[in-house]
Amino acid sequence: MAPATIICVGMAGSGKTTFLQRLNSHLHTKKEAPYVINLDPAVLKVPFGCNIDIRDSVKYKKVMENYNLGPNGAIVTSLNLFSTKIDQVIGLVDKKSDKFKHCIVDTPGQIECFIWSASGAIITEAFASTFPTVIAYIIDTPRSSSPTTFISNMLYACSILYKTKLPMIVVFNKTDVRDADFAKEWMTDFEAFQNALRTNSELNDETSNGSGYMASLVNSMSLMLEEFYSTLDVVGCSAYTGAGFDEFLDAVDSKVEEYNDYYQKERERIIKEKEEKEKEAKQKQLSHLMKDLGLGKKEPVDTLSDAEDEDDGYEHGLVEPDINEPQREYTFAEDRNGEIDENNKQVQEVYQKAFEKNSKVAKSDVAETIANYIRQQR
Ligand SMILES: Nc1nc2c(ncn2[C@@H]2O[C@H](COP(=O)(O)OP(=O)(O)OP(=O)(O)O)[C@@H](O)[C@H]2O)c(=O)[nH]1
Repeated sequence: MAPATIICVGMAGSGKTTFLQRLNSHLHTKKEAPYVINLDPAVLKVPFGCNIDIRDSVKYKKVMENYNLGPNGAIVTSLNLFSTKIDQVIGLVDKKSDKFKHCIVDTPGQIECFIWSASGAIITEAFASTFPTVIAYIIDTPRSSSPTTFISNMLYACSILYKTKLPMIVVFNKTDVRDADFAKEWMTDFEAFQNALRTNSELNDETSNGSGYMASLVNSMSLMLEEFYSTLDVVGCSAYTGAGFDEFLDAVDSKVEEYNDYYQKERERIIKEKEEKEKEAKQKQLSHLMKDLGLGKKEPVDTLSDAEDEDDGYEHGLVEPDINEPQREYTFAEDRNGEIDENNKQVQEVYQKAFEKNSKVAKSDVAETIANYIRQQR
């Protein structure tokens, strides 16, 4: 069975690295050592052993110096450089894929550098098209206890889900500081969230009672997000104490199933649709080309030539064949047929048909067609 890839994303300081460190040791104690990848080029120390580390191939400080970039620009550029080798990375993971059940990936703290960059999309896409891939969105629970920060975090999660089109688990981390029950309740009970909005002191003074601008904006957003919540798995974890990690692994299993049943088919459908569109566009271009060459028309081809009125064949650049010259092959030799790919085959067929139509000769031998054409002109 293909290993599940868990891509860990989250706001800076939400605890991604600590979460992965705990997940790594949790899997080790279960004797299911994972394959670990670090994609954060700016991190100084990774507190766990990595199988692949972006810092081994891209030097973040050098990128800053060489390209004259600030911290975020250098992270994006480092990811861009790394993504050019992503097929090799996937190859390495694939080669060892029978030795582990999970591949865990840490991403840069600056979430936007990964999620909204071209390279981030290339990297996630590369994993998702090879392995069942799940996004773990890490949230700092104590910092999301106000309805506004909670909704901002949820909006971000929602945009990531629609951007990556991959199954997502929302992980409320740091439950040793604040339990995640309030967040789970807000996600399932609309009334509970409404109450929190009405009683929140940040959003209300004594008179407004939930009717202020911010409160009504948050209210509308929560309504909009209700449907999105139903697509998520929600888990409360503490990277410090290790609580909730078995529940997280169960959620990964259920999301992998979901990936296999729904997301994979949907991805295949999108890829197929894209390929068909490209094929159609190619075919259109080809018929335009044929039209430009005059090969698709019924009327005879107009040739622009200074020597149009001359009937002497020699003036048209025709020469007597050299009897000493070896006979040329005009079609591919049998053993070269395998080199023609499907597209070329189609192009060849279209040309062949156009040729036959033009010269009114049914035979497919191109050389003979040309000979007939010359005979007719004499
Ligand atoms: N109490 C508590 N603190 C935690 C937990 N997980 C992480 N932290 C703390 O949160 C802070 C940020 O943790 P990191 O793991 O560095 O977070 P990160 O998201 O990887 O950070 P960046 O990569 O810099 O964005 C650190 O001080 C951690 O010690 C947890 O479960 N409980």
